[in-house]
This record gives sequence, structure tokens and C-alpha cells, in this order.
Amino acid sequence: MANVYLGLGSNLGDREENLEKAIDALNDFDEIDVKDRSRVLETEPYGKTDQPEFMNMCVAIKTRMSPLSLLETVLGIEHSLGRVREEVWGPRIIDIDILLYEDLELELDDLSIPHKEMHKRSFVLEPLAEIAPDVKHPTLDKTVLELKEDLERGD
Ligand SMILES: Nc1ncnc2c1ncn2[C@@H]1O[C@H](COP(=O)(O)OP(=O)(O)OP(=O)(O)O)[C@@H](O)[C@H]1O
Ligand SMILES: Nc1nc2c(c(=O)[nH]1)N=C(CO)CN2
Repeated sequence: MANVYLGLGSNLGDREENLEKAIDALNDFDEIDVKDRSRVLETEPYGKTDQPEFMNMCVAIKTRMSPLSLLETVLGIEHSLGRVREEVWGPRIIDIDILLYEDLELELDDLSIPHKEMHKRSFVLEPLAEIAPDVKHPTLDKTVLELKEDLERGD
């Protein structure tokens, strides 16, 4: 079973309910066990700023799925919760990103692990540091807590 960390975000509709539904949908798969979850944090939109505030959280799962099966699964959950892909970085009912998958480093057309932007995003590092402070980012060779502190200092 692989230890995997996912980042969840929502800024449309009932944001907290959307996050709960996504966690329930993950748990509905035999190959996925949700092991831990951070608090839900309300965060300012990052990147494209003229959109509603987000609710973000991170979850720790154990899974037998391969990285690509897991990607297919999270995209399916996004679809089933009614997400419509319109603009990149735009408002969404639910977004599920694969942040870390064991200490895997993977660079495919459709999937980068670790998630390429995670170390630049406080809406990821803040909740992730609650549940995985000592987990190492395999490429940057720093723990989640160190990455969060670097970002807060503006490094
Ligand atoms: N680690 C990853 N987790 C989830 N999707 C990924 C990952 N790496 C690459 N992708 C690809 O990114 C595509 C677009 O994802 P999405 O629409 O959620 O982007 P976004 O949320 O607008 O931006 P970002 O990925 O920067 O958060 C997905 O269809 C998927 O193929
Ligand atoms: N605060 C916050 N900002 C974002 C988020 C998000 O989940 N939270 N997701 C984005 C695209 O993935 C772009 N900007």
C-alpha cells in the first residue's frame, strides 16, 4: 500500500460539503483508505485572484492504485461531483490534486508527481503540514514543514 497525500479545494457551491463528498467518494473505493485529514482552511484565491475564496484541505490516503489509476479516479470523482473544466485556475466545485506518492518522482504528459506547484502554495503547505510535517519532498529534499517555513519567509 502506498502512502499518498492529496490536496482538495473548492470555491463554488457549498464548499465544505463538496470536500466531504469528495472524501466519501475516495473512501468508496476498495483500493483507497482515507487515513487522516487536515482542518478545512478558508484561503484567498491564488494565481487568478478575481474569484471566490477557497476552502482547502489535505488528506492522507493509503492506496493500492498506481499513480495513473489514482489520477483517473480523482478526475472521475471531480466529474461525478459536477466539475466542469472551463478555465485553467478558475472557479471549481472540487479540485483534487495528487501532491506526493511515497517518494516517487514522475513526469508524464498528464501527471507530475510531486505536484509541480505544491511548494509555492500556502493553501497546500499549511494543511499538509498539519498531517505530514516530516514527510520529505523527494525532489526538493526538504520536509513539508521546511517548505512551509521557506514559503512564509519568502525564500
Ligand atoms: N499531480 C497531479 N495531480 C492532479 N492532476 C495532475 C497532476 N499532475 C498533472 N495533472 C494534470 O493536470 C490536469 C489539469 O488539472 P486541473 O484542471 O485540476 O488544473 P488546475 O487545478 O487548474 O491547476 P493546478 O494543477 O495547477 O492546480 C489534470 O487533468 C491532470 O492530467
Ligand atoms: N486558495 C486557492 N487558490 C487556488 C486554488 C486553491 O485550491 N486554493 N486552486 C487553483 C488551481 O488549482 C488556483 N488557485
